[in-house]
Amino acid sequence: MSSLPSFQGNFGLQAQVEIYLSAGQAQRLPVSVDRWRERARAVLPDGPWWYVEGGAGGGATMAANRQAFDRWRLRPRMLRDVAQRDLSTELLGRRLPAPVLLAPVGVLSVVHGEAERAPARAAARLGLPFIASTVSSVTLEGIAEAMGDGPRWFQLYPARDREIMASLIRRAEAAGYEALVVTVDTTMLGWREHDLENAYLPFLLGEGIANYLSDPAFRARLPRPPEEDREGAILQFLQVFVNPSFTWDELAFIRGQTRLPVLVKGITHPGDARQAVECGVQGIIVSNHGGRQVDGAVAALDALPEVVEAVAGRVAVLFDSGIRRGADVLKALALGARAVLVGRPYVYALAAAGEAGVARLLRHLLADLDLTMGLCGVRSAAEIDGSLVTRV
Ligand SMILES: Cc1cc2nc3c(=O)[nH]c(=O)nc-3n(C[C@H](O)[C@H](O)[C@H](O)COP(=O)(O)O)c2cc1C
Ligand SMILES: CCCCCCC(=O)C(=O)O
Repeated sequence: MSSLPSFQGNFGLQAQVEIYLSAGQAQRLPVSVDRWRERARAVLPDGPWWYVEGGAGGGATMAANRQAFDRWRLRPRMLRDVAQRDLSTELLGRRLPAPVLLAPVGVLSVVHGEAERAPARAAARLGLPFIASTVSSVTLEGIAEAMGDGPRWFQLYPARDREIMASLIRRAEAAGYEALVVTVDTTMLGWREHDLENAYLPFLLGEGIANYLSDPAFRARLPRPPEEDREGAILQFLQVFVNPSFTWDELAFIRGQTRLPVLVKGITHPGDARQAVECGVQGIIVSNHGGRQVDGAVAALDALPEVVEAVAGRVAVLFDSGIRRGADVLKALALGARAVLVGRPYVYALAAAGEAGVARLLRHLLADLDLTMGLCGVRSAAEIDGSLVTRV
C-alpha cells in the first residue's frame, strides 16, 4: 500500500517542531500521558473514570507495572550516525509502520460518544493495528467500517458457548480482521474496589454487548429478541460470558476454528508460555491486564524476559501493561518484545479529545520512541537487543 504512513528519517524532530510552533494556540492538546490523564479525569464522571483507571484490590500490580520500568535502565550508545531512523517492524508476516498496537479496551461508549470508532480511525490513519474488544460498544463490523483498510485484530473473550465463539470468529474473519487475540486472564472480573464502591458495571447498563446482541448464535439462545427484552439479553450475556472453566482444551478448540493467526493475551508465567506454544498459537502477549485482575501479581515487564526465554523465538512475543512513553517501548523491545500494546493512555486521550486526541497521543508516543532510539544509537527495530538495557 503506497499510502501507508511511515515514521522514518527525522520524524521525532518534525513532531517536536510542530509542538513548538503550536505555542499560543487556544486549542493546544497535551503532550504527556500525565496531562491527558488529568484532562480525562476532568471530563469523566466517577463511574467511568474509575472503571478505566482502577486496578484490582489495592492497586499493587498497577503500581508494580510502572515501578518495573524504573528498574530497567537504557544504556545509550554514541557516535553511530542515527540521522536516518525507521520505526517499522515485521509482525506476523506484515510490515507495520511502528511496533505499537492499540490494546483491546472494552466499553468505550462510557468514555466518548464515538466509542471505538474514534480510536479505530486514529489507528487506521497511522497504520497501527487496532485490536477490537469482544465487549466493544460498536459491533466488530461497525469498527471495521470505520477503519477502511486499516489493520485490525479481533480480541476474543472465551465464552461458555462454543457456537457463539465460532460465530464471532467467523464474523471477524468476514470483516477483515487479520489476527485473533484470545484473552485468558479475565475469565472472571477481578476484585475492583473502586467499581464495587461505585456499584458501577457498564455491562449491567447494557453497554459493551453490541457484538453479542448482533450475533445470530447468541440471539438463537434468547427466548425473546433483545429489542423486546433487553434485561433478559443482558442476563443471558453475563451467564455465557463469564467463563472460569476455560482450559487449554478450549484454547485448542478456538485455534482449530480459524485460519487467522492466534495470539494468547494475559500470559506472565513461562510454563503457560510453553503450553501456549505447544497449543499451536502464533503469538503471546505478556500482560497482567494493566493490573486490573490480580492484586499483587508480578509486574508485566518483570515477567517478559522469562517468557521470551521460554518461547525461544518459536512465536512472536508482544507486551502490554504500563507503556506510557517512548523509553518504555524501547525497554520492552530490548527485553525481547516484538511490539507493544498501548492501553489506558489512548483511553485518556479519547475521553479528552476524541479521535484527534488519540491520533495526537499516538504520534507523540512514536516521536518520543524515535528520538529515544536515535539518542540510544539505534536506527531500527532490528538493531535493538538486550545490550541496550541494564537492571538496577
Ligand atoms: C477500561 C479498560 C478495559 C479493558 N478491556 C479489555 C478487553 O475488553 N479485553 C482485553 O483483552 N483487555 C482489556 N483491557 C486490558 C488492556 O488490553 C491492556 O492489557 C491494559 O490496558 C494494559 O495496561 P495499561 O493500560 O495500564 O498499560 C482493558 C483495559 C482497560 C483499562
Ligand atoms: C468478565 C470479564 C469482563 C471484562 C470486561 C472488559 C475488561 O477486560 C476489563 O478489564 O474491564
